[in-house]
Amino acid sequence: MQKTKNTNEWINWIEECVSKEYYRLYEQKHFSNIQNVGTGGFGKVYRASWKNSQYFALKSFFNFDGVTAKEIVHELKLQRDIQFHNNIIKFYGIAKFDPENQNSQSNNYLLVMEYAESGPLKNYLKENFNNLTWNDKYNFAYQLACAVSCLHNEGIVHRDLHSGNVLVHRNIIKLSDFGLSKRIESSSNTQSKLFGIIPYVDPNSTQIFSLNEKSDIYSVGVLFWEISSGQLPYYSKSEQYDIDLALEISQGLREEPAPNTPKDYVEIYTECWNGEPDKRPTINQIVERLKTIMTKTNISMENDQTILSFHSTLTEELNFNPTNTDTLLNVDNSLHGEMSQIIQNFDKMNTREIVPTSLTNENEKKLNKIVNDTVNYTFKIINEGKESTHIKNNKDILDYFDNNINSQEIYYLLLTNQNNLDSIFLLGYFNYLGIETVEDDKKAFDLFIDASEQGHILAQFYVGLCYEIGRGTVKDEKLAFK
Ligand SMILES: Nc1ncnc2c1ncn2[C@@H]1O[C@H](COP(=O)(O)OP(=O)(O)OP(=O)(O)O)[C@@H](O)[C@H]1O
Repeated sequence: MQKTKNTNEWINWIEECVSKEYYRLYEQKHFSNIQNVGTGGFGKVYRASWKNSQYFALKSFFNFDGVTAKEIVHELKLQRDIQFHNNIIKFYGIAKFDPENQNSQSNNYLLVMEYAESGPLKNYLKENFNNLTWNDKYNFAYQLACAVSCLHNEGIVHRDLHSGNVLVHRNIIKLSDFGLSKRIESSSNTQSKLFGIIPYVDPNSTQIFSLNEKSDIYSVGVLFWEISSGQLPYYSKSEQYDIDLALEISQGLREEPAPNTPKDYVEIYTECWNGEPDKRPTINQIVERLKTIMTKTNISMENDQTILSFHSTLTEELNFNPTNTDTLLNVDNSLHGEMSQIIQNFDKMNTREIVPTSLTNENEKKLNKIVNDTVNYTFKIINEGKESTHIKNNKDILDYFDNNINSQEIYYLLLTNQNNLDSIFLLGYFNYLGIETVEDDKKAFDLFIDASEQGHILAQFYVGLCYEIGRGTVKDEKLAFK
């Protein structure tokens, strides 16, 4: 009786979210070519073509009882908070059908998510390791660290980090599966029901039955080793992972560095899997250390190209002219074609129905340039003091768009292409000022935090501003000037 009541409660929650358009309900009729690509603890995952244009991942659940419904709600809530990170699988909405029996009426919910076409990291490494350079390996490690940093900064512990949950899409890391994730405060000192995969589980936590941020760091260390070696940890063809292995790990067993691994990199993962959790670095320290190594060795950061160009603009004081129409003129018809199609589609859609748009590589570069120029312009007007720290209106930025590119176009492109720090910042800025959308301080603050944690200077300025005036977050003078 109680069980049914709980199930209904969760279902009502989901239904209400859909009816209020917090989550989009995807219609079954637009899905085709559905194929099972994996099975997890709670259900199966399918790849499905949507409107014959792109693939989505559909996550199903074995039994739709109270536990599963709670699991879905839990995952939806977590996904809601971490929507905008490029290294985290995006959640798009919900569908309601049975992928294995499409003619039957089904009350089962499916989660509609971003599809990672290269699948789990462990498969990717198996197939591609020999072609990877240290540049690629560093980038994978860096992107993974950025994803975990996004979670930890949101107060979320993943608790199940292993190379089956870390996915790869077009050489970009996409962290998935928050089934086990918990808010930091609610997970500390609570007993974990699942140990996960032995080599990745913090040996300390298996002793005290708790998994916390430091346990994630332990798993990150093992994953870094895996990225550097291309091997599964403690892998032996003839043996399966067992409790003896867990015991040996808890007594100090660790993998040997793979040949030719840079010393700095070995140091990072060795610290991560230190038996004493307090001696492990935080995820933000790891991000910083990787960034330093990558900058020193001239490795370009896939996530971070905007920071470099942003710095160069500042230091060289480029003659950036806001009324210069170069940016727009350089955007050839193909991008305009894609844009106008997107806009047409948007006109028919509610913004909740937005789906990611795959721009061609070249057009993605052009979009990045527009976004980058816009951010530089914003920086410039702030530097000139045109915009007071307590911004009241968005006239300057709108003037800029009028001369260059329609703000509606850029807003829609931003929504669907959150692929670099400037895009994340700018989407935050649109939400902050209410350009092409209603003012949403919380969303703006979250986006600023996201970009600022990854080193975006202007985002850091706005995070400080939000703390100073208490927009999208609680007022905090200390954090404002940090
Ligand atoms: N978004 C996705 N894109 C592509 N493949 C995916 C995606 N999500 C999951 N998969 C595939 O489906 C498999 C099962 O995923 P799922 O998240 O259900 O479970 P799991 O993480 O393997 O296990 P558990 O839920 O028990 O931790 C993954 O190992 C992966 O191969």
